[in-house]
This record gives sequence, structure tokens and C-alpha cells, in this order.
Amino acid sequence: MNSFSPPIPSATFKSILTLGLNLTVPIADRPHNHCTSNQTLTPSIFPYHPPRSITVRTDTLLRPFIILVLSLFTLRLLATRLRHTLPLPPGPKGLPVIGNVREVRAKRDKPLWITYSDWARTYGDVFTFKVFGSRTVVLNSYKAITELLDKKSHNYSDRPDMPMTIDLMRWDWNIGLMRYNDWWRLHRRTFHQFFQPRALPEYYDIQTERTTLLMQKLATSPQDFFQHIRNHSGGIILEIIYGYQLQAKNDPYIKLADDAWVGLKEAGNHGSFLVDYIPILKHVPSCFPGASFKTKAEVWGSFTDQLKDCPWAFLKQSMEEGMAVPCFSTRNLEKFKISCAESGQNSVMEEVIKNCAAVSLTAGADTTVSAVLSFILAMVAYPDVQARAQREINEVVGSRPPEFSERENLPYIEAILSETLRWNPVTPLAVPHRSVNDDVYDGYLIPGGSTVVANAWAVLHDESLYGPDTMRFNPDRFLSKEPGQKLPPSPEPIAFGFGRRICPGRHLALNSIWLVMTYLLTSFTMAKELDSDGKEVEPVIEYSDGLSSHPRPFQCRFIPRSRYLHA
Ligand code: HEM
Repeated sequence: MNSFSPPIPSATFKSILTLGLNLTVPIADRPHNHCTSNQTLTPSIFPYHPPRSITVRTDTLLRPFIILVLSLFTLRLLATRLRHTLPLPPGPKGLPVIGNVREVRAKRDKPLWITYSDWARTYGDVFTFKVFGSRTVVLNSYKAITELLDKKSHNYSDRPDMPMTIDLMRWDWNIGLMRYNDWWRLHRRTFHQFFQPRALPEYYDIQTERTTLLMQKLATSPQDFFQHIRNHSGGIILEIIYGYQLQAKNDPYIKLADDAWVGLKEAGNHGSFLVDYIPILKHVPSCFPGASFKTKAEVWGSFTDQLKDCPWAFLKQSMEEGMAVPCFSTRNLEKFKISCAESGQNSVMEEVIKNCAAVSLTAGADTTVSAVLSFILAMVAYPDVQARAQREINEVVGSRPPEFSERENLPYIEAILSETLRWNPVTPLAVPHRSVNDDVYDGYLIPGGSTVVANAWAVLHDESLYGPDTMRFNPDRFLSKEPGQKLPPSPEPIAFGFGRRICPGRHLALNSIWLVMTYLLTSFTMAKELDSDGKEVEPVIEYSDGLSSHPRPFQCRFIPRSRYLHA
């Protein structure tokens, strides 16, 4: 017991222990022969003098209540003590105060998800580290991720504070980085209505037109295929969101989205900059030695502002001129005018719609590019897979590209899509989540307020789930060989994030990727580049680090095989 505890008066202590407090209740004058239940009826031969007061023993009333309160209190105390006696997940041993800053900030020769996968082999599939008091828990297995982020998503749907991206680079309007609150919910609802599966047929025409155009561009200047694919993804989003038609060359909004994405990609993984762990650093002047992050944030932040404001200004101007094409933004603006005109929420809703529009361009364009490039790289590196896919399309639909309605008749193409998402996931560490309250997993304490990182790459390369040689592109993993054979988990919910924060644009993205895949397979054979001796050159399979991961530049020959190119 604490030696400074105040002494408890012994009488009080005794009465608490015995719970025998007596209460004297004065009784007002009552008529004769009116008895309370506590009084014994006295034979009438004795004269009866009613008492001036009665004593009620409160223990009969209060005892059960006090016992209940004390038991609950004790149970809670025990539970809290037990929690604090639970161990934290294992992890690299840190130094006092600075924690694991050396390990986390060490110069890496490999991407962060590979480093985490290596650590998981040493410490286990759930490990933790701390940097300057900021705790991170990394989940590296399917079981841990589904148990925590999916099944307990009420506790894991928050986002950590990100001083670099949110405060310095002003990405506070990005739904993907918002804290888990009503403001986020309002954005998510607005977004969901336009990107849920039943809303998607509305975008089929835009997706098909843009994909046909992509094939024509690839036929005329195949060497620029990286840029054509970038324009294709950005063009679809810009048209769906702002009703904007891409310029044939050097489109300013594509350039803006690229510039803004560079910063987000570098800073988006929590802890990429030390200021994420020591928020007070954000107040350091940019001229200070070692404060180069402030200069970077200023440059990147200006792109963030422009990305939010410039396409929106275009939309508002086209609306004023009566030239706006119906799209996500115009339809939403019309809708909120009808529903909110009288409640005075217009400006708030306009901000929500503007934020949702800009985030689509940020979150939607670059990610889809990465998946399409991965598919092309796989087709170049694994020509047998490509030949089999082309055979399937020829047999099922002939020489024309398939339509969305024919998707279920093409199981091998579906398996290629799954394998593309698995082989090199676009966002290998997804976006960090944050635990709200303390939780227990597998006997370990996950403290509330921890940054929780899901290593999607580790799960998608887990041989116990996806079979041997997970670095190899092998769509057969997703095809059952015998009836009743158990297939591996679909990579879709892992590649697109978790729980209540799962990517709301995934259905649109999957449609775009599927369409490009089928058009490419119908229109071209994607082949290895030839060297000066006419020998095939193996493509380099390497990916960039960061929030989203892209194949590093590789070469591909697009050999035409269809009349659709010139349609
Ligand atoms: C291959 C394409 C894509 C991939 C791999 C992808 C992946 C992801 C991931 C991993 C997250 C974070 C989930 C989490 O926190 O657990 C996310 C969030 C998000 N994505 Fe996507 N995405 C893709 C395409 C798109 C598209 C096309 C759009 C919009 C049209 C979009 C809009 C969003 C939004 C708004 C969020 C934030 C959700 C929230 O925090 O509530 N994404 N995406």
C-alpha cells in the first residue's frame, strides 16, 4: 500500500466493512392503528403509543447494490492490471527515449515491406517497435490482419496522425488519411453512392472509349507505353469525376496529379519522415540544418493545393458557361442542392464533393497504372501465360475484345487478374490504420493509439496460402484442378485494404484493369525486346518503394494481332 495514503477513521472503516449503516427516519403524526410493514401488530389489551421515529436497517437495501458496485470495480481493476501484465508483441530491442529509431530510419537497400517480412521471420507475424514514444504494430499474416482489421474494424478504422502529409503537405482533405469520425463518414457515403457496383455500368462507355483509344496510341507510338497508360487511367477518372476530356498531349491535370502523387508516395508510409514520430519538428524553420523535409513539404504542398482547386475551378467555370458534362461532381452538386437547400449546408457539402472529386484523381489514377503495368510485365516475362489467355479469349468470344457481360465466361483471364493483384501488390503496406482502444491478440497487448501497419505484400507471398514459389507469376493458383479443391483466399480484399477503410474505388479499378487486359490480349502480343543480335532480352522485374509501388521502367514490344487497332 502507498505509504502516503490518508488514514481511514476506524469507525467509518468498520461500518463500510459491516455494511451495517442504520438510518433513523422521523415519522410524521399518523392516525392510530395505521401500521407500517416493519411494525408488529400489538394485542389491543395494551395501550398502543405510536413511535416518533423508526429505524430502517439500510444494509438490506444497500448491501446488494454496494457489493455489485465493488465487484464491478474490482473486476475492472483486475482486468486493467492483467492488461498491463500482458506482454507487448516481440520486436527489435530499442534504446531508452529514442526507441528503435536507428532500425527504422536506417538506410535500406530494399523496400520497407521486404524489411518487415524479414523482421517477421525473426520476431513473429505480429511485431512491434517504438520510436520516440510512438508505437507501431506490424501485422504480417492473413490471420492477424483479418482477426484485427476486418473482424474488429470498429477498433482499427482510425488513421494515425501524419504531421508530414496532413499538417505540412496539407492533405487533410484526403478521405484516405482522415481520422475515423463523422467528417470521414460523410465523405465515404458520398463517394460510395457513385462507386458501388450497381453504379458502375454508367461508366462502361467512358472506360471502353478510353481503352480503344489506348490501343490506337499503342499501335502508333508503342515506345511511349508508360505515358499512354498513365493518360488512360487519368483520362477515365477525369471524365467520370469532372466531365473533363483529356488533351491529346501534355495534359495539365495529368501532370498535376503526377506531381502531387510524387510527394504523397514518398511521405504516405507512416514514418517515412522523422516528423511523423516527433510532431514538434513541424515547427522547425526550413532554414534549420536537417530541416530539408520542410522545403520538400512546401513544394509538395503547393501541388496538393492545386490538385484540389484547379480541376474544380474548371468544373465550376464550365457549369457557369452551361458547358459542363454530367459527371460525378455535377450530379452530386445537383443532388445536394435539392436535399440541402433549406438546411444551409450547401457550402459544407460542396467541400465534401470537391474533396471526393480530388481524392479520386489522387487515389484512382496512379494505382490503376501500376496494376496495368504489372500485367504487361507479367505477359512479357511469362509468354506461356499470355498465349493461354489469348487462346481462351479466341475460343470464347473470337477475335473481338470481350464485353463486361462475358466476364464470367473467361476464368483464366479472371485468374490472371487475381495473380496480377497478388504478384506485386500496388499498395504493399496499404495505408496505416490506428487502434482506438487497447486490444489483445494471441496473448499480446495491442495498445490503443498504436499505428497498425498491415503488410499486404507478406500475406500475398505467403506460401502456406498461395502455394510454392510465390515470386513466380502463376495464375493456376486460382484455378481448381479437382472438384471441391480449396482455393487460396482472393487477393482482392488484401490488395485493396481492410475493414471499414477498404478501398471504395476497387470495383471501378477492377473493371478498368480487366478491360485493358482483355483489349491488350486481343490487340497485341506483348513480347520481349530484341538486342542488336536479334536475341530476346529478359525484362528487369523491379519495383519502386513507397506508398504505391510501380514496376521500374522495362521494355516491351507490342506486336499487333487485330484489326481493332484501326477501328
Ligand atoms: C488498383 C487500383 C487500386 C488499389 C490497389 C487501391 C488500394 C487502396 C488501398 C490499399 C486503400 C487503403 C485501404 C485501407 O486503409 O485499408 C485505398 C483507399 C482508398 N481508395 Fe483505392 N485503390 C485503387 C483504386 C482506387 C480508385 C480507382 C479509386 C477512386 C475512384 C480509389 C479511391 C480510394 C479512396 C477514396 C480510399 C480511401 C478510403 C478510406 O480511407 O476510407 N482507389 N485504396
